[in-house]
Order: sequence, then structure tokens, then C-alpha cells
Amino acid sequence: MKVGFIGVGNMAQALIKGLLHAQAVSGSEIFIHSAHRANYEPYAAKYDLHACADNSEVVTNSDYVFLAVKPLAAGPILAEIKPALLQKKPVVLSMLTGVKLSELENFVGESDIEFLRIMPNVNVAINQGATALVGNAALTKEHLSAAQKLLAALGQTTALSEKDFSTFVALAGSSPAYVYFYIDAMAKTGVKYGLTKKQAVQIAAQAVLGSAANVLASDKSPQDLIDDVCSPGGTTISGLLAMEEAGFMTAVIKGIDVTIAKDQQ
Ligand SMILES: NC(=O)C1=CN([C@@H]2O[C@H](COP(=O)(O)OP(=O)(O)OC[C@H]3O[C@@H](n4cnc5c(N)ncnc54)[C@H](O)[C@@H]3O)[C@@H](O)[C@H]2O)C=CC1
Ligand SMILES: O=C(O)[C@@H]1CCC=N1
Repeated sequence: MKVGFIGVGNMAQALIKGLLHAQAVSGSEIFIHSAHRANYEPYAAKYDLHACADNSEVVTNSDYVFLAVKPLAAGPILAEIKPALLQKKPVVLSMLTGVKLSELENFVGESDIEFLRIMPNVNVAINQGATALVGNAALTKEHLSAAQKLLAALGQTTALSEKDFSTFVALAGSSPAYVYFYIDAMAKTGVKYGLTKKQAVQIAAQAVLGSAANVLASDKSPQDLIDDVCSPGGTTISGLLAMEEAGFMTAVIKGIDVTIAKDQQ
């Protein structure tokens, strides 16, 4: 399977790393182009990928093309690659926040281009990602299944209605940053009490990793799991109530609300 990337920034590099690690595709099957030759050419050389001279060359060589640029670049780039798209007819996987399938179709102006809207997160780099997907009417079952298999090599996949994409952006696309924020806040506090930053980050990250695994493995709700940790009259309930007094839940909900609203702007 030949896979292309238009844009080779943080998200594309996370996807490429995960795909290579899972051996879902080899370097010789990946074609890339982005805005800065000085960046993408050494990157391609490092991982044995094909560095293409322009975006159309990516399309011409690929069966599945990831659109991995900023959302505002979608229109001009789809206009630029339209002739190559109409000739080669690859499946286009768009990870652009806030850009609907109907908008992608309108940018090209042809209804038979197969689009798959996806929302991955950076954890695909270690094959622990969460990726939502929804296809347009033109996308064949066979191509949807092949794309889903490719994305499944990168972690969990979820078929999702487009109306829920903004919520998924907040809970999975953006949330790694929020979780890192929480880990960093815990680690800073560890440093305040004398741990080195390295020790504190490792302790906090392992606690988050184990807790997330416990949530996924358990039949209990997160609230029931909280109760299991809070010994009567103990340390945890005191800390928990102090966090709540400082507005922990309100802060999280506000952050998620604003993320969703931004995606819908
Ligand atoms: N960073 C993340 O965790 C996630 C990002 N996304 C989406 O992925 C997309 C890319 O995001 P990032 O990788 O974070 O951005 P980035 O800024 O790191 O990468 C953007 C890439 O696009 C390239 N580019 C700009 N103009 C171009 C053009 N005309 N032709 C070809 N390449 C061009 C840039 O050179 C750069 O390589 C965005 O639409 C974002 O919403 C989705 C989920 C998670
Ligand atoms: O911040 C952003 O807009 C992108 C989308 C999800 C994660 N990063």
C-alpha cells in the first residue's frame, strides 16, 4: 500500500513513526512533501521515505493520502492537487480540525473523490493512539476497511458520526496536552518537596498510566475507583476535596467546552 503525506509536521511525523514501528508500511511505500524542503528532505532521508518535489507528486504516487496541514490550508492545497486527484483517485484522509467532509468535497468540486475524515492524536507515535473516522458517500467499503486496518495499527479506532467530531477533538485529539499539563503540575509539586524533576515526572506519569489502564480494565466507574483510593479520614480525601475547592472539575469542563467551541468556529 502506497501512503502519502501532504504536510510533515508534528501529527504527520507521529503517524509515520507509528506506521513504521508497526511495520504497517515500509519507508519505501511513504511519499511526503511539505512547505520547507530543508525540513522534509533530511527527514525523508533519515527514515528512507520518498521526498516529493510537490504535493501533486505525493498524490500521483499514493493510494491513501493524508492531508496533514493546518485547516486553513485545505482549500488552496485541494485546488492545487485537484488535477492529480482526478487522475489518480486516491483516498484522501483529512485530519484537519473543524473541516467537514462537505467542505472538502466543495473545495475539490467533484463528488466522486473518496474522503475519509479522521481525528488522530499524537499517541499514534507509540501505537497507543485514539483515532475517530467517518467517510463520505463516495468512499467504498473496501477502501474504508483498508484505511481502518491501517489506522488500527496505530491504536484504537472509532467510527464516529461527524456531529461528534468536535467532542472527540477535545477528549482525544487535544487531550494529550491536558494530560501532560496535569503530569507536569504534579511533577512541579514533587520538585517543590525535594524530588528531582526527572524522578517526579516518572512517578507522576506512571501513576497516570496505571490509573488509565485500571479505568479501562475495570467494570467500576471512575467515581467508584476514586472511592476505593479514599481511605476514611485519610490523605486522599483531604487532597481531593482541596482540589475540588480550587475548582478542578470546573476547570476541566471549561477547558473541554472551549476546545469544542473552538473546533466549531
Ligand atoms: N498536533 C496534533 O496533536 C494534532 C493535529 N491535528 C491536525 O493535523 C493538522 C496538522 O497539525 P500539526 O502537524 O500539529 O501542524 P504542524 O504545523 O506541525 O504541521 C503542518 C505542516 O504543514 C506543512 N505545510 C504548510 N503549508 C503547506 C503546503 N502548502 N503544502 C504542503 N505542506 C504544507 C508545514 O510545512 C508543516 O510540515 C492540523 O490540521 C491539525 O488540526 C489533528 C489531531 C492532532
Ligand atoms: O491544537 C490543534 O488544533 C490540534 C487539533 C487536535 C490537537 N492539535
